[in-house]
Amino acid sequence: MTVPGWFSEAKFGVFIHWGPYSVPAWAEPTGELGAVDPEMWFAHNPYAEWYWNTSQIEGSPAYEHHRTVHGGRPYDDFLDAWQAESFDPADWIELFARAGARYVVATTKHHDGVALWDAPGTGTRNTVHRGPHRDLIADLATAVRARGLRFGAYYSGGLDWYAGRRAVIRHEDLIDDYGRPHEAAYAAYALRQVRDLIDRYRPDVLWNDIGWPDAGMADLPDLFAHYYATVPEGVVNDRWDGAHADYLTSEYQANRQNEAAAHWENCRGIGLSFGFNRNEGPEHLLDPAAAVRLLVDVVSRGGNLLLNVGPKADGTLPGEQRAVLEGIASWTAAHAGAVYATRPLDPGAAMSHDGTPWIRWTRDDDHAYAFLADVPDSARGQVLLKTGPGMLDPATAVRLDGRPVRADAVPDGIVVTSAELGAPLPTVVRFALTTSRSVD
Ligand SMILES: C[C@@H]1N[C@H](CNC(=O)c2cc3ccccc3[nH]2)[C@@H](O)[C@H](O)[C@@H]1O
Repeated sequence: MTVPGWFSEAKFGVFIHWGPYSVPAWAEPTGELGAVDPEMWFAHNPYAEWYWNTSQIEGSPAYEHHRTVHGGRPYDDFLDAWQAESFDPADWIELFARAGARYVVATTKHHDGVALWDAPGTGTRNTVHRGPHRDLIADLATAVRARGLRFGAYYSGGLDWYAGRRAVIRHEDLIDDYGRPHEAAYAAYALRQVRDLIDRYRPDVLWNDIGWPDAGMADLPDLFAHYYATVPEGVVNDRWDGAHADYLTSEYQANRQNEAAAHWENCRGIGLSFGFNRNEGPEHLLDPAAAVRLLVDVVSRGGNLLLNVGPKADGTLPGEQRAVLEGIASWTAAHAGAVYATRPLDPGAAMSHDGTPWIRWTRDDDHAYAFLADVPDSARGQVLLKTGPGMLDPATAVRLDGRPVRADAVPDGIVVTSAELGAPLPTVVRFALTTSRSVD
């Protein structure tokens, strides 16, 4: 499993889930994938992009909502109601870039089968001919690349409730693998669309979801060969039913075991959903400090964070999601050097800590970076960093935000003394790695 340097150095990407589901923008903020009882998941799905499915499960709150608020109207009415009248891709991408994102992955076709480009086989059921009346993928790819970021394409190969089997998924145990379409006609349909995405937009990341139809598995070696020939620095994720993976993925708290891989990426929403969910309040969203600590934790373990935004149907980003990205941007402005072009510090050399204080580490060739947060008042601004003996030179300690810091060697590490280490936003202290010790 290898990836081009740009991907492993990128550390942070922004995911975009935008579609007809952004019109109702309605789900129950039940909980995080991996932490919700599977018995509950489908009828109380917190993923607002699953509205088509959830709203067809009799008795579910979404079913009632769709009946009472939307009169049980056909789902495709939402495609026509989706106007994107305020969509300004350059504004989105400027915010993502300021937040430190190095790549952007956008849904080109989600499980509802609605394409955000003039996809082959879709007739007029796409955003070029209906709703926004725009090639949203071209708009986004152009804006992303104009800002110097990489552009990735999300494609739901494993589920397509329109072109594939339409089984409403009520419960995992009752449906053979989600009611996924596996037949040859759908496989040819999906293959043609992914090849079209490659040829039109040359996505830097080919981000497939759910899996790939059984009848199409034999097509994949040629598809990947075509992809890499077209995009030599392209990267393919792991959701192709085992056919291939340049890196592994986890999602919220699901499949965290994949984070032991050499190259991996955790994806999640800023809240509990990928599509915008009007029912989410501050209590359901990461705040800026939590988002920064998630990014630091992922990077300290060698991964990338793909953090999702769910735009509104009008093309604006929800204010509370903008605020989180602004918060990440202001922290990243002073601390980028400790995040990008770094790698994990040998776990044996330093003790990260999930408790109080919160401690994480990264390193580059010459320095180690200690990320400190939640230092209790009782510690009077002191933190013991249990580093390997002689690993760091305490005399070289510098706080990246310029505030004063003192570091003293003690028998089992280094004691750092500095003000305001108790904040939720991490403080970063840089140390020179002594040449006397190889730490990995
Ligand atoms: C990004 C997210 N993916 C969901 C489907 N998830 C999976 O198919 C999946 C999760 C996962 C985690 C680790 C390894 C494989 C995985 N597949 C979709 O159902 C959601 O709507 C959203 O698009």
